Amino acid sequence: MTIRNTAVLGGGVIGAGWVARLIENGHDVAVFDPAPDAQRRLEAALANADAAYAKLYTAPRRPKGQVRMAGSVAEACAGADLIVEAVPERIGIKHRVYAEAEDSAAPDALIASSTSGIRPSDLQAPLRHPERLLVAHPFNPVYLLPVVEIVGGKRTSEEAIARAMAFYPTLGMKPVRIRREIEAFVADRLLEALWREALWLIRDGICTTQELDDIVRYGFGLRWAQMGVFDTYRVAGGEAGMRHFMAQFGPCLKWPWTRLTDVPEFDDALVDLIAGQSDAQSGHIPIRQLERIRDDNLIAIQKALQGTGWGAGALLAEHETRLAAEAPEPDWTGPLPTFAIRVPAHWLDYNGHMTESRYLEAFALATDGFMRMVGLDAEAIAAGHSLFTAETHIRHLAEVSREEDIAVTTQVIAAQGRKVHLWHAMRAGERLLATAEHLLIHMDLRRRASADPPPAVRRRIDHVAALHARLPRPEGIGRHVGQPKG
Ligand SMILES: NC(=O)C1=CN([C@@H]2O[C@H](COP(=O)(O)OP(=O)(O)OC[C@H]3O[C@@H](n4cnc5c(N)ncnc54)[C@H](O)[C@@H]3O)[C@@H](O)[C@H]2O)C=CC1
Ligand SMILES: C[N+](C)(C)CC(=O)CC(=O)[O-]
Repeated sequence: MTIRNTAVLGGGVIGAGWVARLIENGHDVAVFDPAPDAQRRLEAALANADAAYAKLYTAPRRPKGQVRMAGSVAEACAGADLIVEAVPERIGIKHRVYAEAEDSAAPDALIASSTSGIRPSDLQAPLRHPERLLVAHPFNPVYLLPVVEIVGGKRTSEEAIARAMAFYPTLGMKPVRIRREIEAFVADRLLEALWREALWLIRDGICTTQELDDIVRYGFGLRWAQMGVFDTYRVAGGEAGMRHFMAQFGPCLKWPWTRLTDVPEFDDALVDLIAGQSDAQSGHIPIRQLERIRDDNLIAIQKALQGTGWGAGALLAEHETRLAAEAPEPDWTGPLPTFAIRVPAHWLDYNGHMTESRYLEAFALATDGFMRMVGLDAEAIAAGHSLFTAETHIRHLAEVSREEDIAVTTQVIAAQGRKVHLWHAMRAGERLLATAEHLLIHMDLRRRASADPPPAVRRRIDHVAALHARLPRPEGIGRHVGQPKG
């Protein structure tokens, strides 16, 4: 059964993240949260998520789904194909919302709990249809971090697991099925081990919260973001790899390096110590702003990894390819909408505006958009057909600032034989910011030589070139550097 309508129960940190990811991918969502300020918090979180997606995706985004605030759990769940539970981490509250959900939901609607560590067998115990409940444990911010741990309980059906495993990739996520249910699954076991050790280090005055965070973010956090634990240690073993690493560091496990199973006394003194240091570290930055800083950094990291085709970046590339393939046919008669983005933080320079290399990146991505439209998509490139750029002329006409929504349209000036002459115009609303004139040559990637485009691509290029021949010639075409304005 396809998942279309969804319900999210609990609109807090995690529920709001789910709502953002669902509507971004075209699903309608009914949200129930009894808190009086729930809608305000949800809207603030959705605004941050929307800003993040506008910077993350350069492929055309899906038409957004609708959000509706429901008056009760039962009302939210009526007609839902997927019920996302994100209520507080208390089994009693979770059981109460499931009972109410089952009163109105179809018996085969999936129930996906966001629990951080409660076993799905315990969650599904009182359900009338326990086979449809599983854990889909996400990570904060749900709208940007792709991984989701999928955990079935004793009574979860394989069909429910299979539906979940098929569904989350459509949201751009990476579901990882946990082979056997245990409390806290995989990630929170790892995170808690680190957190417990961190609490000891602060309590014992070995370092402050700031120093500990610096050690993570200037060091092994960067390794983890792209290689995880085991590939990192494989490389750390040098040419001899993992066996050498284990031989060298295995014995240290018996040395008193960690206090892992010990828990520090979680008293007021410890809370005051940690909270005080944390306030000194970041108390001057409001939480929503800290969230935006975190999001900008997560976007920059994932975009960098997209460039290397690795890990979360490879997944992002895959999702963007899917989004591009779904994009509706453009109106071929006018300049084509080939690229749009909200200018992300990592596109700025020391002058406080978009740096020059990003103009070329935006125009290059617009060329990619044009290529997809005429059939030179990922499949055609894999078959050896592509365009190479032979010449480029960019004009920078106005400043482009951070968070500005920019869009590029593309006009075909000429297309003869193996050559395609394009004119890109970058605008913010009606304001013209920059133009680019490109000459591209169709190539056979296997021979690394120019070649005629395949017939289907030829037909599309000729069709659009004929339509665009009726458009006025853009102002500024054919200019050379230093030419007086006129
Ligand atoms: N915050 C985090 O870092 C992560 C949390 N989780 C899990 O997600 C779940 C939700 O956690 P958060 O979003 O962090 O908590 P939260 O406290 O931010 O949000 C919980 C929301 O549930 C609402 N709520 C309370 N009773 C309700 C009811 N009967 N029906 C509907 N809504 C109700 C509250 O008003 C609140 O808005 C928990 O199971 C948690 O373990 C999972 C991954 C990460
Ligand atoms: C702290 N936490 C247990 C709620 C964390 C998670 O469950 C995952 C995350 O986002 O770190």
